[in-house]
Amino acid sequence: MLEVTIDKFSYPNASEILILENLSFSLKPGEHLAVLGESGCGKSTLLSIIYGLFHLENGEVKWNEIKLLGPTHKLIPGELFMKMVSQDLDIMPYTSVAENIAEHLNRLDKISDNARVDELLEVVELQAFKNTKVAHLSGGQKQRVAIARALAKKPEILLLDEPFSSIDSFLKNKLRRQLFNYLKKSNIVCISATHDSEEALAFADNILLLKNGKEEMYGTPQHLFNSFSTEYQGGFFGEVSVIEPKLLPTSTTLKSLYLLPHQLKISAEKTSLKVEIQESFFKGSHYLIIATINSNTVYFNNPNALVAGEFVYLKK
Ligand SMILES: Nc1ncnc2c1ncn2[C@@H]1O[C@H](COP(=O)(O)OP(=O)(O)OP(=O)(O)O)[C@@H](O)[C@H]1O
Repeated sequence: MLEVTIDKFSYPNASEILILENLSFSLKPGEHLAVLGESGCGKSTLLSIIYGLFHLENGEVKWNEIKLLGPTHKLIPGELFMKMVSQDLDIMPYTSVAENIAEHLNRLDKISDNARVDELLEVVELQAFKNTKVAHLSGGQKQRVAIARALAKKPEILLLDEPFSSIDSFLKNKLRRQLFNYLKKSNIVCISATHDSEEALAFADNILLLKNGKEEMYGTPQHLFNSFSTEYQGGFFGEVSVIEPKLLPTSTTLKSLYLLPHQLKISAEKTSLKVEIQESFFKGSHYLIIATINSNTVYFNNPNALVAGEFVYLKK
């Protein structure tokens, strides 16, 4: 089990600024935690601390009940059983994709090494590029080589910092399914830092939502999606309408309601939520409608585009 406790962390060159505070979570083999949060909230810092790149004075990282020694105790930071794929890709540009992966294998048995390279190429969908020089690959293909390299020696923990940022959305979905299934099947603990809530919702067992280095929400994807209660929290899942409770029949005691576009629809009867249509955006399966009430913006989904300037009534 991986256990992470960070009471507080500041970078040594800016010790007066707290970057992370009061974080505590654990992961069993095969579990996947997605760390979600706005730019600069501390996602990469958290991964780097777990990996052992920064000394953690106030807190600890334990793997199977043994405290991991940080960089002050180790000549080369990091642990053999843990790999991190960050935005600075650890790849060798002037050798082939297969060589890049094989470099991390034992290299005692050519046949089994070759089979392992093929297995990993399949996970990251790079079979066709096995003998291509890495320097000749696109940014997204290089990211996939870095993931395969990190997996080569079967780590027990894999840390992924925005691993799919350069990969097009068609391939991204397939790749994410393959990679996260592979990690689960291989009992590898995974922590991924991402801005992409779709990825966190679909593939993580738990999500840690950070704000200014602190835990904003923690729980299963279903829990986060169904119980957010601020604009920041909801904003990771879509456009948020902030609505006064008196405009909708509800039992909430909150000062405002925070609703995603799929939670509002047009009502054939009059309601207190009468909005003026501003714009319609085609989203493929529906239109996202932007409307206003007084000076507040309201977002809802509708099967058709609506005419700007018209008024409609909305309900939950
Ligand atoms: N080496 C460093 N020294 C001092 N401050 C740093 C250092 N690295 C990062 N920071 C600061 O720590 C904070 C958190 O940065 P971090 O990179 O962890 O955020 P992030 O959530 O991963 O952001 P992004 O999503 O943009 O990658 C930021 O305010 C950043 O400026």
